[in-house]
Amino acid sequence: MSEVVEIEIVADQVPAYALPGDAGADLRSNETVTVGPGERAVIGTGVSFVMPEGVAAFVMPRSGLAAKHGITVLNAPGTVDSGYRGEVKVTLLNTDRDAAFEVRPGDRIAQVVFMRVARAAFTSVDALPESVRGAGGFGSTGFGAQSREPGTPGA
Ligand SMILES: O=c1ccn([C@H]2C[C@H](O)[C@@H](COP(=O)(O)OP(=O)(O)OP(=O)(O)O)O2)c(=O)[nH]1
Ligand SMILES: [Mg+2]
Repeated sequence: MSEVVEIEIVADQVPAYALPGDAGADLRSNETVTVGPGERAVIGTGVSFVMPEGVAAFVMPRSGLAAKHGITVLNAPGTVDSGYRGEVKVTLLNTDRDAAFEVRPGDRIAQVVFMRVARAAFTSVDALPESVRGAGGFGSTGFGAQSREPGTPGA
């Protein structure tokens, strides 16, 4: 079973996990909004909560809305800091070129995932230790079925 974190919440509609084993609890809109084609909207959920320190919440898109309607969370994953006491909001983007997307109160517009997060203690250094990857990135291992060592010709 997954780790359970205790969350104190103020909400008209408490986020709920649709099925056992789900990682994301669905967030519901508390407003009526029309998101036009290519437009975005910041939508309230009426939810605010307190997380234990060391835990953060991430606002994620729902795959069904993405696949069926072209709806995503613009800043996905939206980061909710443990010190945040305001209303969790969802910035939806309608990527559909033609159809407006209608949101009504109670509609499940996104999902929230809770995770333990690390905070960095930064130490400035002059050079970094070597690694196999080095500075290779952005497709350096190739795109086809055959994987290649970073930096080899044709990769
Ligand atoms: O999808 C999101 C993302 C963020 N937030 C809230 C909680 C988060 O703690 C706060 C700040 O978010 P973020 O750090 O991503 O935004 P910022 O543009 O850096 O604002 P700030 O200067 O307030 O940190 O806004 C949401 O409600 N929904
Ligand atoms: Mg910030």
